[in-house]
Amino acid sequence: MAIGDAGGVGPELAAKLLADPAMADKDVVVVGDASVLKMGADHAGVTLDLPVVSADQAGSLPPGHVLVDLGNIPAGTVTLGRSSPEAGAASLQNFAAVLRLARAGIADAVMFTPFNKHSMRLARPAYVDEIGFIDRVLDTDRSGREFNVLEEVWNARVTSHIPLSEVASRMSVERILASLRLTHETMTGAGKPNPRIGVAALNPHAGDGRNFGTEDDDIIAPAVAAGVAEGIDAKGPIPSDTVFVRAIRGEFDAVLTMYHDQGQIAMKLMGFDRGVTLIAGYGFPIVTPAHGTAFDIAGKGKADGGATLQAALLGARLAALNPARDRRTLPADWATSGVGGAAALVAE
Ligand SMILES: NC(=O)C1=CN([C@@H]2O[C@H](COP(=O)(O)OP(=O)(O)OC[C@H]3O[C@@H](n4cnc5c(N)ncnc54)[C@H](O)[C@@H]3O)[C@@H](O)[C@H]2O)C=CC1
Ligand SMILES: NCC(=O)COP(=O)(O)O
Repeated sequence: MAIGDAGGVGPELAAKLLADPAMADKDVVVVGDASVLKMGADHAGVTLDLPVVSADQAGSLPPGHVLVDLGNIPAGTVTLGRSSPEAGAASLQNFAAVLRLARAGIADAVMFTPFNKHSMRLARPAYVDEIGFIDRVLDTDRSGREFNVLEEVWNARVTSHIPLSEVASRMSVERILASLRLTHETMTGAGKPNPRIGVAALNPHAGDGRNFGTEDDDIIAPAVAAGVAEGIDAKGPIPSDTVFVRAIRGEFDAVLTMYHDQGQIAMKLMGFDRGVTLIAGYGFPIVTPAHGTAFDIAGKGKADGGATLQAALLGARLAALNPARDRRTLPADWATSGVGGAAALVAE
């Protein structure tokens, strides 16, 4: 688990999670600054007692909970409730390190408490969100996709962190078909085989006979037909004001939306305190609560830990389906390939 943005609720949520009895039997490698985790524990009102190892310590990690202290953002320098390049750089270092633990087969799943994308961008202007950074750290061009997960329904999206004004121009049959395939594969791999996917329309009333836009007829409908021809159980375009209603009535296991908030609003209304974001496509699950850094309540001990716990449990459940090979032994070149390499990536 990477500790999220030090100025937000991430440290508090990480501490709360570690103190949760539901995590007592889980092996958790926490990566971040020890003083920030202590600050989070103080905010959360919990006491943590876990072994601390330094970043360049090769060898075996103890079972249970352990903190890898990167010493990258002393708590005394943190301004709560504000984005900063320092917090962004530390977040990216923490994230790169846990990604490399997973790539090395040491961790089965990756989790992070909320990052702040503005902080991250202040530190690394090249990346607008986590996806490009994951590709860089893992040397892939997989461009994984984000899912929002509630037990009763999953939400995948065709476009994500882009301006709303660009959504229509970024839609294509190929892109929607790729999202359908990844939704089908990811949910099947997660123990929900052959998911029934409702595909949201872009325009009001799915265009209403081309009255309100042509994308539903010209792009979404052919993409759904192509998915169905491949054996994917997809239906749409379905007017987006009712597609989630139909899902929670039991018609769909997942909804594919065209843009970020088309799904997020529905999902957060249904389960703000238990929503999980799953980033799929990298061979191991990457999970985080669906809510963000909550700068307005950072440091106040008010952050609800429900979504963070659900993220951890989902990560553990998915990881159990595909366990890592070489658990808990750091690679010999960890100092340079692991955290050292991660720090260099952030500085480059
Ligand atoms: N898991 C992650 O890494 C996520 C990161 N973000 C990032 O977080 C930053 C802030 O995003 P916003 O849109 O402002 O959303 P936000 O989720 O941080 O805050 C929205 C509202 O929800 C409340 N809230 C959030 N989490 C809460 C919790 N655990 N308990 C009680 N109340 C909570 C906040 O106090 C605020 O009023 C952005 O940089 C965004 O990119 C957003 C979503 C997920
Ligand atoms: N990429 C994780 C994350 O930030 C999830 O939140 P969202 O911005 O996609 O809503």
